[in-house]
Amino acid sequence: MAETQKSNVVVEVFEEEELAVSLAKYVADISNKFTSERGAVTVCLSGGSLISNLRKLLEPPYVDSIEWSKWHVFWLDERVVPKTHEDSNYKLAYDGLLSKVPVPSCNVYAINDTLSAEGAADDYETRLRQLVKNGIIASSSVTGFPKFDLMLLGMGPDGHVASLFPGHPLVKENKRWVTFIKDSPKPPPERITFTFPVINSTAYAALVVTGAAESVAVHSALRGTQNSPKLPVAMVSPEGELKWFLDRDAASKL
Ligand SMILES: O=C1O[C@H](COP(=O)(O)O)[C@@H](O)[C@H](O)[C@H]1O
Repeated sequence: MAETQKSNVVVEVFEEEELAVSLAKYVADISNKFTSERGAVTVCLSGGSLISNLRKLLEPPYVDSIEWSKWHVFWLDERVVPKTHEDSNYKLAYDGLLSKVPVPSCNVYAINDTLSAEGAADDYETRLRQLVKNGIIASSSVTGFPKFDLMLLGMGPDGHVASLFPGHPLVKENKRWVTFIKDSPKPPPERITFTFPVINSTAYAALVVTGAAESVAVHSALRGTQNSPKLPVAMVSPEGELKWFLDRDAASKL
């Protein structure tokens, strides 16, 4: 079942295995579009359940059709822990995806895990600015913020995306590209995160949401009235296209 909301937003509901196949096809198609058009594709990953939902990328025909050597991989958010730590979004993606495909290690932009939260956010933003100057990351002519080719977002049951949590002042940050949080309601408390102006400058965004625990936030984001408080997930409104990938449980309250 597919449903179109605003002209650039599509909501689709899948059976579990079907979701993973459709997501792999979506990622492969966008990857092929950008690698043939500009010789590179910038892909931003989240942590959490997203990585296992990307599992079909590791299987034919997707694994063979993608030009992995042209991937540049970033994180929408990261926990301020060593890269070997169980809470690290880098480790999750490395173990579940990146160690199994030939993305050059120099194209994998993990955070500097020797720095404080403030330092790591500053350092990541400085590296992004350099990559925009070098033309690896595009720049939005509309917003002036970096325009990544593809962002793959998950959502927590409270409606958070990246490390932007409901009611937290960081959701209003409109100058920084990357910022930090030291009081994340979900452990671990120290994280860095892309801000909404960066998220909303992307060319393509996928919101991949599975499980009944997420159904209330999904309903609020897609059916909420103007009077209901806006969850972070409802603030995802990219310049480009947004596609929701929902399983039946996550869509059960729609
Ligand atoms: O803490 C985080 O949570 C969200 C959602 O995770 P999920 O397991 O409910 O899908 C994730 O997107 C984010 O990257 C992560 O740091």
